[in-house]
Amino acid sequence: MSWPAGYGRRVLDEVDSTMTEAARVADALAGPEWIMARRQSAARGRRGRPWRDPGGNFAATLVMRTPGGPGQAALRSFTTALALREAFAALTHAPEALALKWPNDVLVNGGKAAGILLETVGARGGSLAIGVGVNLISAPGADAVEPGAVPPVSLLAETGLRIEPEAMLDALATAFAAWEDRLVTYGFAPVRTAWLSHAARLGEVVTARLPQDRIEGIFETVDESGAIVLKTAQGRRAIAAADIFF
Ligand SMILES: O=C(O)CCCC[C@@H]1SC[C@@H]2NC(=O)N[C@@H]21
Repeated sequence: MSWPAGYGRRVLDEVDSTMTEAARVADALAGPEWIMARRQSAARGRRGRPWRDPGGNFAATLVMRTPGGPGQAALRSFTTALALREAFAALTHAPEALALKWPNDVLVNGGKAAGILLETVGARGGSLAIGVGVNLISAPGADAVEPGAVPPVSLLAETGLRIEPEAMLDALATAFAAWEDRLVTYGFAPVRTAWLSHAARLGEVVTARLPQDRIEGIFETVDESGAIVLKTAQGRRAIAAADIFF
């Protein structure tokens, strides 16, 4: 097992949500810590959606303090997705099956195999909780997601490999630490370049769904702040937060 220096590691048999646990412990931690749970009874996804965690899949949250403001913290969407992609590639030996969907989904053969959730936690929101869920052995049915969303898939179904949660944690934590070092040392530029090199549907028409709006356009790039840039009939639009539909 390889484990990055300076990162703590805790494995729980069961918890409500590793995000909630992260919020409970954030202020008491001396350094970054990964909290993994074998089962969650109240896991949550982005935009308050529930996240199904029947056991056997991967669920963990990294709690850390991040230098810079909220905009800098949000860039961990990209480093986490890149780290997760690397962990998948190392464990499955199938890098060609992997792609990244803005802002932070990792696709396997075009299906959603993992989700990433960022929340600020701790006193005065001083820490960041990065939650990662991976469908290792099971995924919800296509009826569990909005019409038009990429279908959920599991790594087992897509690759035939049964990966243990502990192996995923080791691979992810190691890859994340390297991307975190790059981000802190060199800034967002190399992260952005690497993320774009694996982006799904770059140069193709996508739809960004916002709470009150839908914007269709060609996915041109991701800008220096991490916003997705679409070339629309009305001109270029940089969108900071949305769900993207292909
Ligand atoms: O909606 C998404 O795509 C994000 C899903 C994030 C799920 C993970 S599982 C570990 C952590 N604990 C939670 O309650 N949610 C995140």
